[in-house]
Amino acid sequence: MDQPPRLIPAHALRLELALQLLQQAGAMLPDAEPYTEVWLQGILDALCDLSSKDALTGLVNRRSFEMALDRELDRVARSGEPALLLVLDIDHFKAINDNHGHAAGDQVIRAVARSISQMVRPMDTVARIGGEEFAIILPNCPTTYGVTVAERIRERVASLTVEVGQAAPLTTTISIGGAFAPQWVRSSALLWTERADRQLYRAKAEGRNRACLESHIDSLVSAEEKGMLFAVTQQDSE
Ligand SMILES: Nc1nc2c(ncn2[C@@H]2O[C@H](COP(=O)(O)OP(=O)(O)OP(=O)(O)O)[C@@H](O)[C@H]2O)c(=O)[nH]1
Repeated sequence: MDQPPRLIPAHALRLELALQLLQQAGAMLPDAEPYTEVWLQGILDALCDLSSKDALTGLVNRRSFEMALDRELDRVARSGEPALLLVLDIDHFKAINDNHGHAAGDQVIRAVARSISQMVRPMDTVARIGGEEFAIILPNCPTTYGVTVAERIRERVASLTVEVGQAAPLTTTISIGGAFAPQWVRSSALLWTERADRQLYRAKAEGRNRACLESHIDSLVSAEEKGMLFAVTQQDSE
């Protein structure tokens, strides 16, 4: 017969390193009696936050973003709801660092992150996926709405002013690439990201401070994605 799981007293947990990490990260520690249930839950929540959020902006980090992308692809394949992926990159960001210093660059990244977050719905996932690169997953986003939302974000960032020390406030722009997940098709995170990246590349090449979205979604289902659909159908019928 199976033995019941052996429960250990909370004090037996070795949490020194975890607490040290949270303190170094400036995380809020739970305001409760140490080793009580509430306190332990607070520590676990804080550790989850630390491993899923970007330290500079507080946005979702790359690892969490990739998990969210997989979840969304799964949902789109099952429900057929349209989902949009936007990738956003600050234009000529190197010049901001070079002319105003790395700390000013960091302030610009934080301000852009805040602006982007203010322009989307709570159900959307906003992530920092690289130095000056962000991504947004917009579930259940009507295809006719894609350009509108991308343009709204682009305009908001273009109107932003960032105070950095004594110098005149900085302004900046972003380029945006976007692609809808192919509906009813089991695509891969890599293919979806590559599509959005291609549009970002186009936005940069066409002069920056613009949003380019993939058009004709259905016709752009790649041979690889069709193959994936076929594989799923075959599996299901076995
Ligand atoms: N301040 C700051 N700079 C960063 C960070 N991460 C990356 N960078 C810098 O971001 C710059 C990115 O420059 P590039 O990739 O050349 O792109 P860009 O100058 O934005 O040019 P385009 O994207 O082509 O418009 C590099 O100078 C990196 O050192 C960060 O966390 N903070």
